Amino acid sequence: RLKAVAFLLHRQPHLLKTQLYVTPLELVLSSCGVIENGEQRQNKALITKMNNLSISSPDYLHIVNDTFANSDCYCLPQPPKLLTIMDGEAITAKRTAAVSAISAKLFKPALSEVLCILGSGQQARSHYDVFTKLFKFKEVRVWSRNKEMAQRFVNDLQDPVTVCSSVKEAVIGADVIVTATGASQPILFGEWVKPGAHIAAVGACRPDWRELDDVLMREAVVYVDSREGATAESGDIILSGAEVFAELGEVINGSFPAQREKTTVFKSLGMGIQDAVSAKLVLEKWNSEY
Ligand SMILES: NC(=O)C1=CN([C@@H]2O[C@H](COP(=O)(O)OP(=O)(O)OC[C@H]3O[C@@H](n4cnc5c(N)ncnc54)[C@H](O)[C@@H]3O)[C@@H](O)[C@H]2O)C=CC1
Ligand SMILES: O=C([O-])C1=[NH+]CCC1
Repeated sequence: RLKAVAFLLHRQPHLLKTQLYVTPLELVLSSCGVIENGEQRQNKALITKMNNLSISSPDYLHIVNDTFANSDCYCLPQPPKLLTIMDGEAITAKRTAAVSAISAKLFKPALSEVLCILGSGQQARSHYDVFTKLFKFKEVRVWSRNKEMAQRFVNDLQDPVTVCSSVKEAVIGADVIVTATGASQPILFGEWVKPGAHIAAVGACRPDWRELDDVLMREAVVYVDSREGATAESGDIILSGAEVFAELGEVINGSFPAQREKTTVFKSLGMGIQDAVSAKLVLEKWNSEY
């Protein structure tokens, strides 16, 4: 399987996740990226991540394999050496929140006073950490389908956060909304969303799963991390028929505008390259310190 992935990576630097339905896990996603140094394409590494999404607490594993020297050869020139195994869960939490924060920086209303987080798991926590570190909000609200978990989430924090009893109560008037739940049906409805708000939609990463309703998806300007990923993996996009306006990267490089005066949705699916770059940074820091 690694050989097949390596073959594909030689052909195509950005790969969609491979989705395998394996009993009893149901779903394993494998996300891949490649790191290379310099024009000679030496010192390349292949990164794979395996996620199990079907159980309440997903398991993640990063494997970084070392040095595929010959870029024109589609079979491995030598058996790959296992370079390292990393904690994929920690990296995934941080890198996903970091990408959402870029979307918020580009698309949130100029005056953003209220942050609302739906969900109280790993992603909810990493998004809380990054968003409150980078932006100043007057009020932060959290909703979780399990109110005790929401309360536990809030108890761990230094700053005051309001626990809401319903999604509607949590989102009314919010300027920035993060959806980070395991929902498979819409929980956030367009009729509740303040015009001009920004939604970072992190959950519902399967083609038949939803977090946002059709009204919101069709009325908002929709940005994605990867068009290819979004049209293959996102139920919110596929099932609503919403049009993707631009990729985040296309806004950053100036090809498409950030329509921050409109209601915006950033539909995040996660990309292998985000894992590859994060794994590289972690490894470099480790090597420089130990
Ligand atoms: N876009 C991306 O790059 C990534 C997306 N994800 C997705 O983000 C979501 C959250 O992931 P984690 O925080 O790691 O999971 P977690 O298991 O730590 O937290 C899940 C949260 O969703 C809630 N929840 C579960 N089922 C629900 C339902 N039917 N309705 C409403 N709430 C429900 C739980 O109570 C909990 O608060 C998942 O859908 C996961 O697949 C995860 C990693 C990366
Ligand atoms: O990129 C990723 O790690 C994931 N995307 C959807 C769930 C996990």
